[in-house]
Amino acid sequence: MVTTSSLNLVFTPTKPTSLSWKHSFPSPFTTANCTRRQNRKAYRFVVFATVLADPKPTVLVAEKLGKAGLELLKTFANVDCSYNLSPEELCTKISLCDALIVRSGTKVTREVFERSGGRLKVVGRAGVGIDNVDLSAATEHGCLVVNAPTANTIAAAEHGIALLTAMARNIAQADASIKAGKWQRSKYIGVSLVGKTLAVIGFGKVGSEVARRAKGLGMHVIAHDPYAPADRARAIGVDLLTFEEAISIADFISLHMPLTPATSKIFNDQAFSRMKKGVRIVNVARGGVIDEEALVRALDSGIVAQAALDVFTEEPPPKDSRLVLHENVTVTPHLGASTTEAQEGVAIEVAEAVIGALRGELAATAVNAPMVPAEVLTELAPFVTLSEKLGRLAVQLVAGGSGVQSVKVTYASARGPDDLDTRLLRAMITKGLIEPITSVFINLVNADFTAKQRGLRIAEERFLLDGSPENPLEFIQVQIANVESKFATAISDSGEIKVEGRVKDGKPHLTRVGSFSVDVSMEGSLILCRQVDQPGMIGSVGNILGEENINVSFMSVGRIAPRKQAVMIIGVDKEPNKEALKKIGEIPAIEEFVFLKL
Ligand SMILES: NC(=O)C1=CN([C@@H]2O[C@H](COP(=O)(O)OP(=O)(O)OC[C@H]3O[C@@H](n4cnc5c(N)ncnc54)[C@H](O)[C@@H]3O)[C@@H](O)[C@H]2O)C=CC1
Ligand SMILES: O=C(O)C(=O)COP(=O)(O)O
Repeated sequence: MVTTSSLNLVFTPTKPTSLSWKHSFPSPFTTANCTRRQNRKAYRFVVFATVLADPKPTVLVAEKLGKAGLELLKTFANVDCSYNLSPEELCTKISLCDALIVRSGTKVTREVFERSGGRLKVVGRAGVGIDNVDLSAATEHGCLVVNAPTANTIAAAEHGIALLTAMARNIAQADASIKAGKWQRSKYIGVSLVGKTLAVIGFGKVGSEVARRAKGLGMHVIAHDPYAPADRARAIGVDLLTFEEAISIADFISLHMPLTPATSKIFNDQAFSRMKKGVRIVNVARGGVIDEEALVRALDSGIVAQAALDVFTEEPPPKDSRLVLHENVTVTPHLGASTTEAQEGVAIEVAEAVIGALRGELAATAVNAPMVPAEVLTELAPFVTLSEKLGRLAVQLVAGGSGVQSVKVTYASARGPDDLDTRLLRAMITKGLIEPITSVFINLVNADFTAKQRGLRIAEERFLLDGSPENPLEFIQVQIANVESKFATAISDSGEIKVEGRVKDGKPHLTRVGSFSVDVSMEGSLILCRQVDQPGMIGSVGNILGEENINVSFMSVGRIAPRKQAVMIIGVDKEPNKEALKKIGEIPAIEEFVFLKL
């Protein structure tokens, strides 16, 4: 398909595919995915070709971003800094933007993706939490979401420790009291931290830095995180416990998990009832992990002696919020990431990721595409091109293409299944299969989703070869079952449309059509003919094309046996007109033929 927008991340059928890298987690986006962020540096993530007609894309920066990040963006894009947009204003602007950068204050809803009209290709979150971005909608629209996962870790951890110590010593309350003209030394007696047990819930980047610092304060630190590796906890001297164990023995609890369906309101009446009376809670994660009404009840009953909160279910919270106004609660307005250093860091981190994604280059912080290690991607690059072309070719052989439902892909390789990551290849085959017959564009972000939505089942099979596993793949075969073909020769003995390809000298080659072995470079467009094998055929077809001024890039003939049937494949630089195709069809020895665009 060809798009009309000035910038798109869509593959056009005639342009070679280029790769950009992104990282993210496979859909659906479960909490388990979060642990994988720790490995980000080791990964690169693949997205898709970027075709830039307008040399400068437009990036909408919807919340305040550090200067260095803005400067970086301006070297590459038109940057529109429009803060405090209403949801409607954002939806109106978005159709003019190729990328959007937000912090936690902007809700990037399904409507934003819908109203972008397909132009929005990257959402950059200048921070960690992506709970304000509708990831499913982003994925469905093939829009990459990148974040800045590392630059604010220390700031958030330091803020957690600041709240912990300030809460234990009533700093905020005492400060307000003295400014109100009072001197209340006995009212603000605090509690000591040394020797107390701190439960860190969510032992990721921020949680583990909080743990490290709390140990320095002489606290006994335990943690709960279903996905954290035990050796990382052990290395810091922290015991990993179940949720119930951790919350029931803690004197202090500090929250550092993401807000997901699994963690939403995980701190509820039931959880509070299991805690030690007089427990103190710090929340620098997300307001939504606490049932705020239940926390007010727990504070009123004395189960929770104090809470220090940086985040709220609704931000800003209502002015009359009982929780915020509670005398035993200390609050800050979502300041965890708000240090000069962290803001400069996240701005650069997100700007680099957004620019990388728009350029179709490598980026390292995607959150909604499968992770593919960088070295694997480099190795697979020629097979990526081959995969898309095989899918594109196979679907054009189907009579009335849209009935394709069952596809089998066979990867022939000397590598064991664990040594061959085929997700990228499958995505590209999907792209090749779907794009010629729809107006949908496919990339690594939305390939699986789109296939599923269209009822397209892609079964993958490995064909283990003997020999050296140096080459990742020997050949790839794509078979489409239960369909008629407009080129009957493409139907294999077992009744499916079958095409097979290999990489030769770094270039994709078509090496089998149905039961016929062939060998042609997969470039430009192809005319496939089945004919009676007899002299003069190449000349006859060549003459017709020559008369129409169509350049033939190559010809190849595959035959069963001399003077029997043969398949002739002709590569052409442009599509022959109807008249020329008709004349080819009228050559007596030609039994059938088809024109295919790669
Ligand atoms: N207040 C602020 O300004 C800031 C808030 N944050 C928030 O802090 C949170 C953590 O950030 P990072 O440590 O950078 O992320 P991270 O992804 O490194 O760590 C999150 C950890 O939570 C764990 N987790 C997931 N589900 C869990 C569950 N049900 N119970 C316990 N643990 C669970 C994950 O396994 C992971 O180890 C995020 O929600 C982020 O949005 C981060 C930075 C600043
Ligand atoms: O990085 C995060 O998850 C944060 O919560 C920081 O939010 P902010 O960018 O300060 O709105």
